[in-house]
Amino acid sequence: MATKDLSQYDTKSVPSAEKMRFGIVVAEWNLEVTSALAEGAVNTLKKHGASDENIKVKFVPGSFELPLGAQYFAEMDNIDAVLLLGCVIQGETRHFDFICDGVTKGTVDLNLKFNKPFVFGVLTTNTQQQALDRAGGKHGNKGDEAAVTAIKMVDLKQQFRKKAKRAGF
Ligand SMILES: Nc1c(NC[C@H](O)[C@H](O)[C@H](O)CO)[nH]c(=O)[nH]c1=O
Ligand SMILES: CC(=O)[C@@H](O)COP(=O)(O)O
Repeated sequence: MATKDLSQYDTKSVPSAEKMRFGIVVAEWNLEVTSALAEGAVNTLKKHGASDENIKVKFVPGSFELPLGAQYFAEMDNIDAVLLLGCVIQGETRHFDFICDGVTKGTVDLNLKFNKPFVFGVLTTNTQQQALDRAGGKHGNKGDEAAVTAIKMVDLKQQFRKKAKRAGF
């Protein structure tokens, strides 16, 4: 099955991020990969109108800590969405499975707990090359995808809020 190019999208379908405020939590594990994800995410957010002062980046030790780092953003900052960026690469043991499971479930829980977008920008690969291919390589940059997702979900929430206000809720 052909792998989707993570950086290919219809730019016209992406709303303006001008007034949106983003937190980005980045795992330090596999930093060559995760820093490339963060660069792609920041560049894409700015490409669609987000300002430097509305994009805050923080680092955590590993992907397992991404949900807690994201929760700190949600609880201590006036943020519209949080991007969780990490790279988990299969090693010799089942540790990979538990990290991926933990960050995935933690991210889902945050979306529902805070009723705002927490975007899963975590690469879960068999090899480092697969990760590099998805962090600005031949398959694009998952950071770009995470940024577009965050913008669209913030806009969707704003649409529902406007509709509810018009209806008097
Ligand atoms: N092996 C990888 C890790 N491992 C570290 C965990 O994420 C966590 O920091 C540790 O278990 C302490 O709680 N993290 C990654 O992001 N990527 C890996 O490939
Ligand atoms: C995903 C991991 O934790 C992994 O990189 C650690 O490697 P190993 O499973 O060989 O201990």
